[in-house]
Amino acid sequence: MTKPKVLISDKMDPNAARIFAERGCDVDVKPGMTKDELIACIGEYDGLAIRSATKVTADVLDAATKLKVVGRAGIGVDNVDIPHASSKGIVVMNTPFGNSITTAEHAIALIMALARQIPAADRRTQAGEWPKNDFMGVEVTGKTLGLIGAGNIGSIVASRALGLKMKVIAYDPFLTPERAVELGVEKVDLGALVERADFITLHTPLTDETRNILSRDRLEKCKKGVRIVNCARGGLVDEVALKDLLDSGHIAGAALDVFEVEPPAKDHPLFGTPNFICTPHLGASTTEAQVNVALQVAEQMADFLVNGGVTNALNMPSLSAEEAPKLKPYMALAEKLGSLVGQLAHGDLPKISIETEGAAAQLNQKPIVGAVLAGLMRRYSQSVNMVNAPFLARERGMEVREIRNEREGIYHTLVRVTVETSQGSRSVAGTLFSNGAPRLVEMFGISIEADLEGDMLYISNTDMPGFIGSVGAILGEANINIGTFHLGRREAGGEAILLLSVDSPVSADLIDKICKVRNVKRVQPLKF
Ligand SMILES: NC(=O)c1ccc[n+]([C@@H]2O[C@H](COP(=O)([O-])OP(=O)(O)OC[C@H]3O[C@@H](n4cnc5c(N)ncnc54)[C@H](O)[C@@H]3O)[C@@H](O)[C@H]2O)c1
Ligand SMILES: O=C(O)CC[C@@H](O)C(=O)O
Repeated sequence: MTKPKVLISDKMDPNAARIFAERGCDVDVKPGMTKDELIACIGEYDGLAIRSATKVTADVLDAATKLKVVGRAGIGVDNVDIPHASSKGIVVMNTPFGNSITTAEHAIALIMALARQIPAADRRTQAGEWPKNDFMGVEVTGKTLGLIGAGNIGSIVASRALGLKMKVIAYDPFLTPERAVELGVEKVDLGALVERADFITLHTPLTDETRNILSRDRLEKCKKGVRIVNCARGGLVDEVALKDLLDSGHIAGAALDVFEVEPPAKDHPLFGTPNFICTPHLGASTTEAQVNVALQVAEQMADFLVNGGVTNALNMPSLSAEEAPKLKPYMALAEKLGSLVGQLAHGDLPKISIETEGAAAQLNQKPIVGAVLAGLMRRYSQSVNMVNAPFLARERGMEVREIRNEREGIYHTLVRVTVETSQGSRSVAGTLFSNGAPRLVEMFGISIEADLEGDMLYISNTDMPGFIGSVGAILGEANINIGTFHLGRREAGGEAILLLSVDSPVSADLIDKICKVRNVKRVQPLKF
């Protein structure tokens, strides 16, 4: 088997390359490539490991014909076009915890640096001055810290700030009252936060809701003498308003680790402003954090490329190492059932329901649902997989329902897929043998057992003597060997189904011929 090939395109701790190699991947390390260089070579790779410098834009992804996974050694994925990656079936992963402590410590360091104006005092002292009277600082003890965003990093900042005897108030619409109590912070709205905080620190992602969250208007409403720290993302704070309000003295100090445009222009308006401190996006830059994120991203990506395990993916459900072996046979079954209804159903499919029963209902449903959709969506495009299938289903306005029934029916475990078609609802179901082999057990309410494998022929007819012989004779005359033969019927003389596996594809002429056999309603070649 050929090894998956991974490109590390940013400066990354060497542990990443070591882990990739140890886990069975070929790895190239090429930091600092231009976009054109990246586009020229990305077609060779199955995996791309990045930090923040590589911009994984739509044109890079379009050139990435083999790419299966982009792994971000870090948290923010704003340098990856995730919707485009999803539409191309490429998994995007990050390492959500590896650099949280380090970044929280950087925020605390900047709070302390602002409180005591350490960078300016250092600069002037080293320049030969002794400006003892110019640097009157403030204590942080007893001061109010306003936290905007109380997720992984925000909550670590809160615990450190409480240790420094600050009072912490937090604005985060997703922070529950219970979690606020657990963190020892007071949950407030944004208006109250800006009015009360002596220091404000931002720890949200950059989204449509958070962009410019500290706008000019909000900055003007801040308590006079506030000090502001942003170690999250550029674009959260209005940089021009920040400059004006630092100049006017309304804001006493500001520290930015991140900028709206990185690197910022040499003549950025904030540069040279008294009481302004900045660092070049160093939030995650400690030895510990870089080892953590490098190890983690390489482990996650190699696990995905080599074993199919999915951890910390942003565009598909996770699949832990323990779950993966249990879920894999279900995903194979689910994909076959999805593919079967997808090949047989006519017209648009506005609704699909995926029902699990018995053992299947006790598992993580997301990968099962994703696999059904991947099988089904292949009727529209061969390049569908579990990543882009839910996205394509949404795009087509398909309503997806999940139903779990933990009680066993006649099968120990069952997956049923039902689609609404223009001719009413159509349903197929399958189970797993104890060795994990998938087996179709029901089609359109008729019991029928079959392996869905290779080239097959579906024939629906009215049950009558001699029918099987007629079909067998047509295939035999055309030298098409029948591998397996499965029959099911609603009742004697009623609606019947024949599923055949054939050793070679059946031509359109032959299908026409079978269609003409008496009482045949439909003949459809299938491929699995
Ligand atoms: N400077 C750096 O080098 C560096 C390093 C690591 C992370 N980061 C950035 O730090 C940020 C936070 O990372 P994290 O790991 O804590 O993320 P997280 O997802 O754990 O936390 C983000 C928090 O923001 C909250 N939030 C979302 N929308 C909000 C809104 N409109 N108003 C207020 N809160 C909102 C969420 O509820 C969540 O609790 C991210 O942008 C990440 O990219 C920067
Ligand atoms: O890789 C870095 O140095 C920055 C990482 C940081 O911005 C993140 O979001 O994790």
